[in-house]
Amino acid sequence: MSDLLITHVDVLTDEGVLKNHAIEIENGYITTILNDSEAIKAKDNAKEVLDGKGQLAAPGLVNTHTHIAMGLFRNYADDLELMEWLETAIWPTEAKLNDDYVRYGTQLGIAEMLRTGTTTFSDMYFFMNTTAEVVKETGIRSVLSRGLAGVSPTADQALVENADLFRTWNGFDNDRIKVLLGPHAPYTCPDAYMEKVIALSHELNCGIHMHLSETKGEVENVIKATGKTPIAHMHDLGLFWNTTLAAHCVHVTDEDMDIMAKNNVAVAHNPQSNLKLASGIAPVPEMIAKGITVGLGTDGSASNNNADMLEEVRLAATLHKARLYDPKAIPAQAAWSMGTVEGAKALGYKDLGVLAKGYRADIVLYDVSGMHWMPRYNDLAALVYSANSSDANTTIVGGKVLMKDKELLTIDEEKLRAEITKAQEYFRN
Ligand SMILES: CSC[C@H]1O[C@@H](n2cnc3c(O)ncnc32)[C@H](O)[C@@H]1O
Ligand SMILES: [Zn+2]
Repeated sequence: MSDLLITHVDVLTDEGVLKNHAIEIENGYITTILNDSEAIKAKDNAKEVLDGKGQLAAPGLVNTHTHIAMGLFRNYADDLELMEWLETAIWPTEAKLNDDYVRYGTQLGIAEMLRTGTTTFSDMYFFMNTTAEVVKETGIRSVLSRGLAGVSPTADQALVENADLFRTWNGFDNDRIKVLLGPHAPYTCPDAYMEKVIALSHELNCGIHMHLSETKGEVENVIKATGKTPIAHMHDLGLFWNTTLAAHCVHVTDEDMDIMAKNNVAVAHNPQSNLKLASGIAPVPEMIAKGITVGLGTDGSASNNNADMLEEVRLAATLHKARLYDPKAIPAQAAWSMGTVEGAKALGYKDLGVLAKGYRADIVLYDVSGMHWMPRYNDLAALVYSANSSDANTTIVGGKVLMKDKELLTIDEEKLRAEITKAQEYFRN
């Protein structure tokens, strides 16, 4: 008996689009992709049938780097470069956060992601046990890290909290939740603190999620202090012994990229945030040519200013073309893969991000009835270059339907609106 059968749907696979097919799902995985006549028989064997007529099934998008509760600070402080933005606006305001605000900020971000086709996110923030509870309740998939800053008065307590988060949540619900350690960045994590983080990663056998080489200033300061780039310095400290997810990597050298390729350091490329904070453009085609796994991220909605991954896919496909004067720098397929299967790999999922037998059933059904979907020469190009993220109509994670016909089934949006309005008053003052 299958748990769910999606019928009469066009299915985006690695081999092209299968028109009018069905997807059979059992225990959270895709078991078969069937043609229409096979699907008629499979219907009798399904606990639930979802009619996908007029829709395109595609893998859910994977947001490899965000601070999801920062949706609370959307349009709060704009048009500043990173350090001024953090020091004058964001950090003083984050000092007023508590569990409740992180709960509502996280719900807000998850609602936005499910509505725009994202089914997995990788988060680094505070009050992460609350984030984990919201992830559990809402049904989305996530990789969580407690942000760690060695310069903070609660630096050691934060390490304890990250370890507790790992012990409590890592592996939850067949890896619907995974946990990493989250040292924030070289400028907030002095060497002595990084040594504690690395020791903890060995003790727990846990991977790392860290901002690295985001701005020119960061790189210059690390070179001034150590004689090495942030990547070379972290490598020499021993950070890259396990899996590492490095956010940004805008200012990396050829030698840095060799270190990253050799040591399995995956990159979360955040084009929108890098543009808005005037950080620069990461050399993504060069990284891919070196064999580095590159996924995409939105970063927080205070620097983006949304959590819409389809925008990142489109930017990844277009930005590097212009930078290199090369229309093939990142072709549509490569941008889509970065937003899905490559992002999944960066987060350690080997069976996520493709619609095929044996893969996790994280699926988005896009309504293709809009005029901007016509004509239909190439559905992959349509997703990358012309779709609206609001075309996402139904969102499924691990075989569970979390949004059906644009209605979120696990989030009370009316209550959430009221809570976010209250939060706005609180943070404004
Ligand atoms: C310690 S939890 C995460 C920490 O990161 C801050 N943050 C948000 N966006 C960025 C970015 O682009 N670079 C560096 N740090 C960032 C966030 O406000 C939290 O304080
Ligand atoms: Zn970030």
